[in-house]
Amino acid sequence: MTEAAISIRALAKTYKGGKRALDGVTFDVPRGQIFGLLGPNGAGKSTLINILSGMVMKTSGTASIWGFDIDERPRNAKASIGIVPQEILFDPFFTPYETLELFAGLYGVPKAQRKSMELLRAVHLEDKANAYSRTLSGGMKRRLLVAKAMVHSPPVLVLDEPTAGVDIELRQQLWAYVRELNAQGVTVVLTTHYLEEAEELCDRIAIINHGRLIANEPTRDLVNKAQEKLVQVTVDRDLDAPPAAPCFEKIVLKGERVLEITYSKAKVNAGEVLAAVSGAGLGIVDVSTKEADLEDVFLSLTRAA
Ligand SMILES: Nc1ncnc2c1ncn2[C@@H]1O[C@H](COP(=O)(O)OP(=O)(O)OP(=O)(O)O)[C@@H](O)[C@H]1O
Repeated sequence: MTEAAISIRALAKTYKGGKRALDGVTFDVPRGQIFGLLGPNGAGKSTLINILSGMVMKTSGTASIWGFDIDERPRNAKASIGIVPQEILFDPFFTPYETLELFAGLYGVPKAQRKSMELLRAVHLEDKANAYSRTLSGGMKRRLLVAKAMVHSPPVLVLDEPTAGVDIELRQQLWAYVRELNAQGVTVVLTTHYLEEAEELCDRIAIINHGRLIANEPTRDLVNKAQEKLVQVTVDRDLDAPPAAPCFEKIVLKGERVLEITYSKAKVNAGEVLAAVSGAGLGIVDVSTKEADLEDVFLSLTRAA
């Protein structure tokens, strides 16, 4: 078996003051994937990423990056990962080009092997190469952060909420670049609050909640787990109250003639649900269904936990 890109075992972190941010988390990020790390606010995602980057000391457990244990081989582990942090922090007096050169230098990348201009081109900042960083827009700064994380060509790139507060166009550009890097062989880990985005982009998704791992599966399997389905039925007369039937998990009158019915696809199918509506003496005028998505699964898992 090929070694994982990131391997985390029983990782725990208790902050001073007693807050247990990670409570024994174990999982692998397979090489070559785009891996989503999801969780509600305060779940422990940033703590986990900060342990990998060496900014937070873990309390117990182990972690390795590209086969290098973060305690035993910290330099190799750090050289194997690029991290795009949540917060934008730059020296305002350096230009984007200088910023990348400086960081490449810090990572010990020889001048001949640096690729500052290439990176600026990839994130569409070529024409800003020599502008002061402080004159860049928020979106440009974010793109520069991504380029900065790649100066030492790490095999693993971690993006911590990279598109929070970023407009749709820029988000699309960032994702296009992430996909491109992934196609070139870079393993990508991202945390995001945009479940739609994770669903579209990630091969596999892990969910943490209150410092514990509550899911870790291929995205499609996770989405298929949503057991509740929704069907909206327009009937042929005005109703004062919705009809009842054992196969409805929930039924809501949405308008005088529109019923929104939630049912469990493990127990019944749409035909039985519609038959129950007809059985209540109602004529069916129109039907639409909503496919469950990652948001449904996410909510049901985090609520259950
Ligand atoms: N330096 C710290 N000292 C004490 N508690 C902390 C510290 N950093 C984080 N915490 C707490 O640990 C828990 C996990 O925080 P963390 O930032 O890892 O969550 P997160 O999943 O990244 O959330 P978000 O999506 O809001 O960034 C939270 O309850 C937070 O308040």
